[in-house]
Formats: sequence, C-alpha cells, structure tokens
Amino acid sequence: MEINCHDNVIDLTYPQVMGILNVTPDSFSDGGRYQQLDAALRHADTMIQAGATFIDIGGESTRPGAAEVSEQEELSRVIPVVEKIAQYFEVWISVDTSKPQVMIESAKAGAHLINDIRALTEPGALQAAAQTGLPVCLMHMQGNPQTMQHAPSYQDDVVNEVDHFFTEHIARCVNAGIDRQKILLDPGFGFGKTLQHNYRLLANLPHFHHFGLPLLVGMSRKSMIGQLLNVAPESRTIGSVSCAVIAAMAGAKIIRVHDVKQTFDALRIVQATLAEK
Ligand SMILES: Cn1cnc2c(O)nc(N)nc21
Repeated sequence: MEINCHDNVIDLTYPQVMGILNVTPDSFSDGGRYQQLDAALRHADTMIQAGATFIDIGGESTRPGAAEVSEQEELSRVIPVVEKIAQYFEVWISVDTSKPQVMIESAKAGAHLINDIRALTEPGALQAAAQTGLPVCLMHMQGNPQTMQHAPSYQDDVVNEVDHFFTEHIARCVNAGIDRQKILLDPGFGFGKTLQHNYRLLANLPHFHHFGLPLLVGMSRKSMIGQLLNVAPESRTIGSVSCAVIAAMAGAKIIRVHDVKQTFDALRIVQATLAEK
C-alpha cells in the first residue's frame, strides 16, 4: 500500500509516524510571529530527527469546544510554516484544515496531504481539494468541535455508522474527480465519541480494511486515554504509545502523535512483528 503526491511515493507497507505541529498561539510561548515560526521549525526538525514521516500542520485548534479561526488568520499562521518546512526539510507536509483557500495556498506552498477533520464538507472544500490534486484524509466526526462531545450517540453500532460515512464520502470525492487511490480514511477518535465508542472503533479497526485504503488514526494524549489513566495530557505518553501499537498491529498505516520518538521506537517493534506474520 502506498500514497503518491507529485511522484513522491510513500510506501505504507509498515506504519508511519505523523508528528503534530500546532501553529496556534497557545501551542508555543506567546512570542511574536517570527518567534512562533522559529519555534515551529525547531519543533518540526525535532520530530523529523525522531523519525516522523509526516508533519501535520494545524492553524485552528480542533479540540472539543475550540473557537473557530478566520481564513486570513489561519492562512497567516499556516502558510509561512508550510513554505519553510518545504524549503528546509525532506518530509511529507500534511495540512490540517477545512478551509478551501488554506488547502489551495498550502498546496502552492508545498504541502503533500490535506487532512480535513470535516471530510471536505465545508462549502467549496471538495472542489478545492480536487483542484490541488493532493491526497486527502477523510475523517469521521459527529457534529462539530463546539458541540461534538455534549452527548455523542449512534442509532446503529458506531463501527457501522463510521463505515457508512466512509462509503458515502469516498463516493462523493470520486464523483468530484479525486482519485480513489489518493484517499485516506480516519475514524476520528474523540470527534463525537464516548469512551466506549472510541475503544469499540479501536478494537474493530480491521473492519475498515475492506475499502482497500490506508487508515490514519489519532489518539495521542486524547481523553480516551485520560479518562482511563486520570492524568494530564503531558502524562499520557505510555497510553498514547499503547494505542499506537494496538492500531498499528491492526493495520493502521499512519499514526498521528505528539510523542514522535517514543512512537517511532514502538512502531519499529510492530514492524519486526508484522514482518513475521
Ligand atoms: C487535527 N486532528 C486532531 N485529531 C485528529 C485525528 O484523530 N485524525 C486526524 N486526521 N486529524 C486530527
């Protein structure tokens, strides 16, 4: 299994690490734009040195209850970082955005992957993504970040509802001219899910392999770990790596994390194990 962007090919035979780079004001010291850019590049460099194959750049927090950010503000946060990372590093750049203009400008600036938690459902997003020609990650979310965790519930089993969501949105993308082989799927841990919903999805990840598309997962430091361990996010590394190993052993191909070095080491163990299956 692989993904291709402008003749850059990533072999996904074994799971890869995606390092999280939040370029929101609260993600670095409250320095000015240059200090934030400098801090972002240093953080990206650290994650790449630690083994990250992808860097996921996000200019708008997607945690529950997060405030929305204007297009202009998101562009000013994200585009300079995409440009500099594309200029200085050999790494796949993913941009975590739902805004069409951010997708288009990011592609021009050197991004390789569109990571949209809203699965290209914002007005103009589907057309913009198709226009860029980049691979896209379609993530399942029930509701929106402001409301999704108020009372998540599913008529049918959550696995079946996420499966149906993927079927619907893959068709929507293909009909818009996006190459099916450029689609990645993500069940959206923590996006409109209770603790049980999250672990039901984790326990049943292999169910989604019938689409024949790479699975991307993100559980790093999330409440599905915090609710079990009752510790603060920065103390959830072991729980996060545990989730990464479970997902990777179940066939997930891209693991989106904060703790790159620890996850990279764990995935080397997974790789040695999967190689002997
Ligand atoms: C931006 N972001 C936050 N959590 C995420 C997750 O689980 N998956 C993807 N694709 N993006 C996420």
